Amino acid sequence: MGTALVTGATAGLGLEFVWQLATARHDVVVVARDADRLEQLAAQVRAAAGVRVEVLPADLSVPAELERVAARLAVTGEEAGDDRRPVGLLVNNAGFATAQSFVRGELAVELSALDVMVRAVLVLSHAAAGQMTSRGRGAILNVASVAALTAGGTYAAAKAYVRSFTEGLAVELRGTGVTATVLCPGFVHTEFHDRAGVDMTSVPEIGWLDAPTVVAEALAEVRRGVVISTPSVRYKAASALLRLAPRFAVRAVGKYR
Ligand SMILES: NC(=O)C1=CN([C@@H]2O[C@H](COP(=O)(O)OP(=O)(O)OC[C@H]3O[C@@H](n4cnc5c(N)ncnc54)[C@H](OP(=O)(O)O)[C@@H]3O)[C@@H](O)[C@H]2O)C=CC1
Ligand SMILES: N[C@@H](C=O)C(=O)O
Repeated sequence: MGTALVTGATAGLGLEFVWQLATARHDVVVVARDADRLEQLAAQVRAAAGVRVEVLPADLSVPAELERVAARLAVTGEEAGDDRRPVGLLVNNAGFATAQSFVRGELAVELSALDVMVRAVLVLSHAAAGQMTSRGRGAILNVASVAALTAGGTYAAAKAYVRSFTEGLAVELRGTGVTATVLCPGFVHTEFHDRAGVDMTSVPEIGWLDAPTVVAEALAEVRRGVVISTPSVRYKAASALLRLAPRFAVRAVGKYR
């Protein structure tokens, strides 16, 4: 039990995190841009799971809105006149595919990818780690991707940052009672590819993971204090190959998709 804050809670993996956490009796703070969708989710979760749900709409690419989420994470539960409970699990999940050529694409999209998938992860991890270490318990789960090991433009570079950053955070947090885990899935059936307008019809079903399994495995790994969580045997094998292969071979494959 305790309170979990999930970014990117309106769809895909984030939505699944919210449901699995709520049914395990966690209160949840749900963050995303679409306020209507968040309110609808909150009503459903309250009715079905009977837990507290706080709705915190925020565009994580906007510094002032990101700050509001960081301020929520900083709550320790000891502030006078504030009955909000401290967050014991942060899931930094929000993200999107850039799905464009870096050279010919829009610079604003590349910068927004960095803001949402790098800057927000850093800022929110900082706020959460400070509060959690002061209480001597908590967990941070950052969602990267198997793409972190590929040569796939700004998206892959952002995920490589998340993977490396989380490993470093896990080292720094040793002995504090707080853990850091990075989740590195392969393709998962969510809204991710449709939102980006990416045609994935050439990827066979064997290449796909489903959100309930990915999330259940990730939460189990968080409970065990695992640092790098790669769901499924096939993506564990693919990741091992990507780590062992010479980089020229990885580059030769080109973009991850
Ligand atoms: N699906 C896949 O194949 C894989 C996904 N991942 C990673 O998993 C994570 C979740 O993606 P997935 O569930 O698949 O994608 P979805 O498109 O299904 O969900 C993305 C979520 O992120 C939120 N979001 C996007 N941009 C912002 C923003 N600027 N501010 C706040 N919230 C935002 C969206 O909500 P809203 O629009 O309401 O803001 C939505 O809730 C991402 O980090 C992604 O990179 C990793 C590997 C594979
Ligand atoms: N694995 C996905 C996201 O990271 C993708 O690249 O489509």
